[in-house]
Amino acid sequence: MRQYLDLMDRVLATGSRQMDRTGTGTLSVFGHQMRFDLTQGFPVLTTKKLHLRSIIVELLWFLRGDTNVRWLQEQRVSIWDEWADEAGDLGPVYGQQWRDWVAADGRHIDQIKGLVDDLKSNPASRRHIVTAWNPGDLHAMALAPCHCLFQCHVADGRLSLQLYQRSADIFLGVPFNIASYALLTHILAQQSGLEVGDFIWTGGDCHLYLNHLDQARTQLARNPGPLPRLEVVRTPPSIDAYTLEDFVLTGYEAQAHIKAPVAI
Ligand SMILES: Nc1nc(=O)c2c([nH]1)NC[C@@H]1CN(c3ccc(C(=O)N[C@@H](CCC(=O)O)C(=O)O)cc3)CN21
Ligand SMILES: O=c1ccn([C@H]2C[C@H](O)[C@@H](COP(=O)(O)O)O2)c(=O)[nH]1
Repeated sequence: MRQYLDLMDRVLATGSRQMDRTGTGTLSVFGHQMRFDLTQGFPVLTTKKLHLRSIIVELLWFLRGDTNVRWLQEQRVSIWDEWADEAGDLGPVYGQQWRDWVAADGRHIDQIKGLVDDLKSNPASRRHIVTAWNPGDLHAMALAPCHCLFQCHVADGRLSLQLYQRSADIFLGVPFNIASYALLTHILAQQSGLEVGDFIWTGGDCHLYLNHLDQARTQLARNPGPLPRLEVVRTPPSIDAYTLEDFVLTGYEAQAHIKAPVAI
């Protein structure tokens, strides 16, 4: 994950000091891209132990079309708790927009099912896009989508995926986002009968919160190790049928976890 350390290094060396919505303050650069060849291993940090279970469960929660934290909490994942209301609701966030976008004419659009159908029937299409950025719904969301749009691309029997992330918390959010979309690429490829290709991460406002700078330097002083491999041990009948047990990560050897406070 040299690519990730390079991003951290770039922000520490050249980032502008900015005040932000949370009142924490950041060092920030605008515009950055990283490419991960998924045939060469699964892109999860080795310079800090990541909790892959939280990442898998969060992705399955998006795919369920769920926008309430109760199901996450039942699986002992608490990463969305700070943003939920008393009923556990987050408003029409990712799950709703991915699986049940309500169009102006009243139609309900399942973008994920549409994507899998189109990958199978028209792989060469240049329109394999899923967007969570629904301007008409932003006011009702607990947090505007950060990973707001992705596009898939098929070439030589391989599925590649590019994500546009408008706002990127490099220390806490980005490691989750990279692993999550790499996982989604594996799932989409399996459901479409394709091999995996590249995952490309494109970031807008890429920032390190000022209370993450020491943690970032600690991580930069560590040497990255070889990437683990992801095995999807079963081929579920549809994109709706995946469970936590379907994913096995082999050879994940990471250095000690580094704690950091999340900006709310
Ligand atoms: N400031 C901020 N950064 C984010 O990354 C972020 C938000 N807000 N708001 C919404 C979601 C929630 N996400 C989060 C929230 C918390 C952690 C976090 O605390 N991670 C810990 C371990 C948590 C666990 O696995 O239980 C870590 O050390 O990675 C990660 C992503 C990503 N998003
Ligand atoms: O998946 C996610 C979700 C959120 N983030 C980060 C990026 C920002 O630090 C905050 C969102 O604040 P905004 O003021 O709405 O930009 O959360 C992330 O990195 N990844």
